[in-house]
Amino acid sequence: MEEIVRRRQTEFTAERDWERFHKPRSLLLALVGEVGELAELFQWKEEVLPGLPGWRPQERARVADELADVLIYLTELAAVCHVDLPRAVLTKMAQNACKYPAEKVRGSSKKYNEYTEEQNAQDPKLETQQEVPGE
Ligand SMILES: Nc1ccn([C@H]2C[C@H](O)[C@@H](COP(=O)(O)OP(=O)(O)OP(=O)(O)O)O2)c(=O)n1
Repeated sequence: MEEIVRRRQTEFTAERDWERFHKPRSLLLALVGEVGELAELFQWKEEVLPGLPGWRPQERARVADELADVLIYLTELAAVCHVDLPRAVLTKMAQNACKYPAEKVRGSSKKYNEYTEEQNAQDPKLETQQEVPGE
């Protein structure tokens, strides 16, 4: 999927002689702009449930459209930054799994450092031990 998007977008950019515009900073701003357009579709609504129940087909199509724009710019931004995006994503997901062990965090939405703080409060010795390597 990433490869198809990256290739097609590279062609799209080259055919228009747009490489000079598609530099990292501009692509980042374009990406943020599209995230903003996506956010605009959700703003001022009450909590939105999965599947977007009650949304009109036109609104759903806009969501798909904006998500596509976000993915296109994200993919091209990674490419011009020479980041292997699929590899970076898999590495990050492995790190996430270590940081949030399922047996420890199941059913809770706390951030990982809140668990550490809680652990330190229960056992102050842990805090002292963790401060030593930074000396
Ligand atoms: N210089 C550009 C302009 C457009 N696109 C591509 C990537 C996006 O998928 C889409 C963005 O097009 P627009 O800037 O026209 O933005 P929208 O499609 O969101 O249109 P609008 O702003 O009217 O909602 O087109 C691109 O790669 N480089």
